[in-house]
Amino acid sequence: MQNVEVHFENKGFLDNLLRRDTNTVEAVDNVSLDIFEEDVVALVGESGCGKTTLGKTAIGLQRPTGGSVKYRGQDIWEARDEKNPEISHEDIRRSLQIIHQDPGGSLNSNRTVMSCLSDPLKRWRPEMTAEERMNSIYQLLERVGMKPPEDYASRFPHQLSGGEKQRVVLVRALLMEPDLILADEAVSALDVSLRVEMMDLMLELQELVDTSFLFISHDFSNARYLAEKAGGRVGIMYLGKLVEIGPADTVLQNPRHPYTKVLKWASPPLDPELARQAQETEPPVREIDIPDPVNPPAGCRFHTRCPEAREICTHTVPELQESDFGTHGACFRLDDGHEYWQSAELTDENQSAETTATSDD
Ligand SMILES: Nc1ncnc2c1ncn2[C@@H]1O[C@H](COP(=O)(O)OP(=O)(O)OP(=O)(O)O)[C@@H](O)[C@H]1O
Repeated sequence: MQNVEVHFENKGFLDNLLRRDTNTVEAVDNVSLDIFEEDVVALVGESGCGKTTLGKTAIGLQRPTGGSVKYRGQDIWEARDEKNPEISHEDIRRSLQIIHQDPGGSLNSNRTVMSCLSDPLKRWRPEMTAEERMNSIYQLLERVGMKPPEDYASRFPHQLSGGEKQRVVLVRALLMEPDLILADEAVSALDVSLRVEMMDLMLELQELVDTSFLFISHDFSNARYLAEKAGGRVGIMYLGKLVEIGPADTVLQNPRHPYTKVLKWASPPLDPELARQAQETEPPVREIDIPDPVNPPAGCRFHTRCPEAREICTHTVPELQESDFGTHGACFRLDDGHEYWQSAELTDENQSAETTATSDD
């Protein structure tokens, strides 16, 4: 993804009728991200920061309003619109799969597991015989622990637990032999013990089918577990921007962006004593409220909440740059020679005057 931007114009029936101005939500703003083969990238951020929109854009389900999204060098949207693209849009769609948060909603309640799983195979792998289809389905069901597979294959979705439904959805994605699976809050609805099991399973199967994962979670601990275990990257999003990205363990041990420090503070360690100590410290943030994405703050979008913000942060947008730990962060503080260090510190008075300024100014 290169300089991807997704802006939604929210214009309702009444707005049209009364010729009122529309609200534009800047769900994703100028994000660039490469996902490699057998890669794992976990995107984390508060609700509404644009994770799902960015994920859907990555797999071609959301058309960006700016920038480009390429699959193996082929622009996804040009492939859809052009007559003879190098890689067909069909191939791209098959290679980029999704697992939703709500597995129940993505399985047809009137069809058996076998029927839910064989349909996409019939469409994408028409050369397979009925027997080959059945064998691959049984094999994968067994692989995700649904034994005996014949029993599970004949059940309807309501005869499965939440964890089992999520496994069926994972199998459905894997049957396509995808290059990338977008797992959007794929484990959030499961019990804590099942979450770890499901994440482990995803990583085990990753090796089997050589796929990559773009894992989305509002929960820092899940993202941390998955990305750390896979040796992948964690990307931190804030109000439509990617503010920090890098190897999971480095980002988590040495967060360089002030917002990553907030997320780390808000997700205490598993050790109850350390967790208690962490909760006794003040949150490293000035304002708890997240600004409105329709009217995001000018400059660095985090400046209204950032304890380190200076005057320059209120009007100049920091770009992602490499930190001394090899991660990338969008904060002036990563550059020792930046004019940020000469810029005036924000006091509560000038802060409240600045927060009225928006990116529309
Ligand atoms: N189709 C749409 N039309 C208008 N606004 C949208 C649309 N989809 C998302 N948005 C807005 O874009 C912003 C980002 O939404 P998105 O769902 O990507 O966030 P998120 O980080 O995935 O949130 P959550 O964790 O709650 O799912 C939100 O302000 C949301 O209201």
